Amino acid sequence: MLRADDLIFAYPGQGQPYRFSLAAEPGAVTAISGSSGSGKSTLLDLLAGFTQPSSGTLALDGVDLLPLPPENRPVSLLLQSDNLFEHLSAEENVLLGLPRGTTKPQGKAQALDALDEVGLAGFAGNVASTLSGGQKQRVALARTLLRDRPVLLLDEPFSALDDETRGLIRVLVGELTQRHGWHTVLVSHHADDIAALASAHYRIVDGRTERA
Ligand SMILES: Nc1ncnc2c1ncn2[C@@H]1O[C@H](COP(=O)(O)OP(=O)(O)OP(=O)(O)O)[C@@H](O)[C@H]1O
Repeated sequence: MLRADDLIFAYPGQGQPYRFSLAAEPGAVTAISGSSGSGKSTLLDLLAGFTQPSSGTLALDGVDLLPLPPENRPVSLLLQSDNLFEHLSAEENVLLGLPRGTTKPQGKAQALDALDEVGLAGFAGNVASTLSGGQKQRVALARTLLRDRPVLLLDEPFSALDDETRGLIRVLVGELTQRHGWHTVLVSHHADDIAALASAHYRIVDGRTERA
């Protein structure tokens, strides 16, 4: 279980600080909603380690994450768009998720398996700039598979997609989360995404997380 308890954070000059708490189960999607500017991305930044709270606790299965810099946290982050290097192929983008110490042939096999798992078998050589929005998100998810980190943070990952693609990628996120036991934290202001995917839901209201 990923647990944040009373994470307190304020940007310089901000009056009332944020106070965030949440619990995210493995193999499940935990949704975060809130109005624009309510602090959703700020919460993800705290979970990812891009910002540090002034107090509070953050732990995965009892292990304190706060001392860890972002690159050492067991966390992957997927944004609305711009997750890929546009001039690299799908396979090269996926290989960026490869843990250090993996041999080249092992890495290639893993990348091809991951592309297969996200429904992109046969797309390994395609340059990212030539892929559709949905295909790009699939490549980014394949990279997450190689990285194999148990916490997946998603910041409005479906927003740039048309309705049909959105539904397909949503299903894929749900399947991957279950299959790999990820603690997936989804920021979305779309009620239908939350209803379709999330087993827990927090709203940010007046700078605080509330169980919805
Ligand atoms: N680096 C920063 N320095 C100062 N204030 C910031 C910084 N980043 C964000 N903020 C402010 O903090 C508040 C919360 O921003 P945040 O991006 O977390 O909101 P959000 O809920 O993700 O919004 P949106 O749905 O519009 O993406 C906003 O008022 C924003 O202007």
